[in-house]
Amino acid sequence: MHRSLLVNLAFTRSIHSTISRQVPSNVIPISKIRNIGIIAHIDAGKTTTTERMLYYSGVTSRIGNVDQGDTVTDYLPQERERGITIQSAAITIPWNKHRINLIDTPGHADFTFEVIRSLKVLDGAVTILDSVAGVEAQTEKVWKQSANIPKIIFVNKMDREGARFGKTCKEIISKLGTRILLINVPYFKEIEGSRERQFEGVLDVIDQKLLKWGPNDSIAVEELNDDQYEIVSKCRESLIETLGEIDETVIDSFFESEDYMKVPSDILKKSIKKSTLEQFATPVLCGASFKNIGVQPLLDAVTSYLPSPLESQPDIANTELKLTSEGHIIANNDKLTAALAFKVITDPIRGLMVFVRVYSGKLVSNSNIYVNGQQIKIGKLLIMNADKPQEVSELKAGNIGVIVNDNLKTGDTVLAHIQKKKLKREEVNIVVNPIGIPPPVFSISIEPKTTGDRRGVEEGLSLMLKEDPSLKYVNDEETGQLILSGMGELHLEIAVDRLKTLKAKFEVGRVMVSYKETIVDKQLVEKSLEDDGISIKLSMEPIPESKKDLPRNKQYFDLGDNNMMNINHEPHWWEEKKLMTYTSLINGIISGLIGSIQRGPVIQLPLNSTLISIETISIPDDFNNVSKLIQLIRIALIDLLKNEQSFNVMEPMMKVIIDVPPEDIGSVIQDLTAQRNGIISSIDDDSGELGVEMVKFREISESQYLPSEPNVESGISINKNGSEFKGNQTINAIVPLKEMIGYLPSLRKITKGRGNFNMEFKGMEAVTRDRLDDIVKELQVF
Ligand SMILES: Nc1nc2c(ncn2[C@@H]2O[C@H](COP(=O)(O)OP(=O)(O)OP(=O)(O)O)[C@@H](O)[C@H]2O)c(=O)[nH]1
Repeated sequence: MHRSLLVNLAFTRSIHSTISRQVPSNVIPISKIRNIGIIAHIDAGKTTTTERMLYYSGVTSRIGNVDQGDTVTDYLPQERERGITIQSAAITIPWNKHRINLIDTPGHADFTFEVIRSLKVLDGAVTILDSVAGVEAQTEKVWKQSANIPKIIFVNKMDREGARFGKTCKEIISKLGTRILLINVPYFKEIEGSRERQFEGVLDVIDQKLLKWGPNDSIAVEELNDDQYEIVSKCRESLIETLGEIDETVIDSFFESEDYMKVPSDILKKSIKKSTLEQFATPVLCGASFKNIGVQPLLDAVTSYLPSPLESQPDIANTELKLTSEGHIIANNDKLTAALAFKVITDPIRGLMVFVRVYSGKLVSNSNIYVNGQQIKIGKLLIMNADKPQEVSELKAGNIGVIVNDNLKTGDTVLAHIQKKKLKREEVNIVVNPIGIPPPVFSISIEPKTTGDRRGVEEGLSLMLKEDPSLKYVNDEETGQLILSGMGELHLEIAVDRLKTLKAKFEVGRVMVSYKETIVDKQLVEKSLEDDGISIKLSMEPIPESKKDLPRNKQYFDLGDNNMMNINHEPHWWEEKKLMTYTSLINGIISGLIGSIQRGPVIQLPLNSTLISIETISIPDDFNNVSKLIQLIRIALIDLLKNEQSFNVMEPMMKVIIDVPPEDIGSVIQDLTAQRNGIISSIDDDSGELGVEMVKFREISESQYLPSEPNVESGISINKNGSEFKGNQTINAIVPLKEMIGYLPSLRKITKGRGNFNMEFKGMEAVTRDRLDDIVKELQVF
């Protein structure tokens, strides 16, 4: 007999949201805040899941749809047109008396920087997988990047043909290298007269119930039948055995009855949280967001198993902040408010909206803050509900919110005194979680239509750089061109669209790979200005592959593009001369050098991966003309750059991962090797078998119970018509970036729309003579 309890979710939704709205946002205790991200491969269903979360929490009154372009989180017009996420939206979801600050991050590799930036401020994450594709390349990458934060996994799209929960779980263990904790497992309804079974709900392993989703937001909570009891019992056995490895409470509780089904849910929940926070194992849930199945248990899992800011250990290396034994983040100096600006977006009405994570103290509206050593006054503070802001008077430690101010940019550390006093000189220089920016590898020329348009274009570009520091632009004085560089074709395409919306009028050149020049062997030059009695000795050499191999006892200054500078003189040598501070001297030299390394001797491209050393500076005792000295350094460098034979051209190489149906694998490889100068590193069969490198997890996977899969016979997925459903195979290759321009349409053509690829920057590589000739020809047309 089934006891069926119909719960109307519209009702549940309104309870959750009423509770949360009655509590003013800043009154929600920090223990009930969850700063989490959603990360996954492109198209796994992040935006679709987020939309359901917003709906079920009562934030929205209807469900937005990616395919119809009316979602809340993808609110840029470009996102809605393309059905993809570009900017990480920060939204606040009330759930179960908690506040979930959620960052929806883009899955496309061109926007990796957005992901890295968001990860810095998160305490936990939900990883969404497509149950047909399993663990995809971008997920593996982001999983590694987010190694320091606890995560839960949602196996989405369980309604699709070829969905494989068990196989996906195996891949979680083998590819992501984690133990799994099954929180719920899929339930399939039989269809009369068909071998196929339809996904309808989940078996709740913790509370031992069957949850079935029906029409009109209804959910039926049923008791388990004998078969389901058997499945849940096995899942509990595996869960309790895994948890028992690090938690004796669970084992003790089991021995009281020696029955896996009798271990109380609250003991299990506590233990799952402990295991998750220690990253000993990862809770796994399943559902089909598009069909509105499984999202509420996911929200419950976020509040139950992911950490509050008090329980998290965010990446605070290289900062003046520290963790207390209870896990609180505080400034070494307890009077300090410290926050990180992790994202800047432009709002047509409010101006620049700067998203910050507050680490210690609190930010107060209409008060003074310090940014890059400067004191600035801020106005309003906001928290976000998708693109709808709510004004608050203060933002306490642990929170994510918005400062409305034009003077901040992404990556800035925001500091203040808790009692609004002035900060001391040494406190002003504290830096929180600096974000490393990867090198942009694609460029386009931007040509303003008239001289009058140039200013508008330049202003637009500067604004965009504040929002997105992974874009870069160079003003080429000789050609008068503005060169905009970014992480990929899509990144630049979106940037150009954005520039157009800023009312700038311009023409765009075609997409170009960012080639660079570098020095091959060390060169030395000596120069002097006899009338002034000053002389200098300067050298340039290739930078070691790892910056860790640079001689230790020197101080290095960054010139951008993997170029560095050092000066052999100690600060006190200069300070004694009392002409200007050592920092100003260094800044003067750096800006002179940066200007001079934008054109190499081979084909006038910017230099990359060089180390410039100012070996000696000799000046008379009565010397007082610092600008002459900086000018001399520049002259010396320009002289050194005349030596063309010592330089070569470099091109960006990419690690490419391509998912293709097995029948197209030959043609894709042929195209990569014969047409695109690619080198194949490996071909992985996507069968879900464990990889050799993951042997250490084999034991875990074998003891892990995985429910049997419907629509699968003898380990093979079966289509509706009973024939074999074949998954994709993965090709790993190294390919010059140039050959990857416009690759997607070509891949889609070869694979009849079923192939997909992902690539990431591997490094710059020196080119051969033949390749150099091609590049020269290519640049002539540009
Ligand atoms: N069948 C099925 N389709 C789904 C499900 N969830 C999402 N989709 C579809 O999958 C496609 C991608 O969904 P999105 O939510 O845009 O995926 P995303 O991960 O946000 O993608 P990016 O923003 O581009 O990274 C859309 O066509 C969705 O309708 C699901 O549970 N079942």
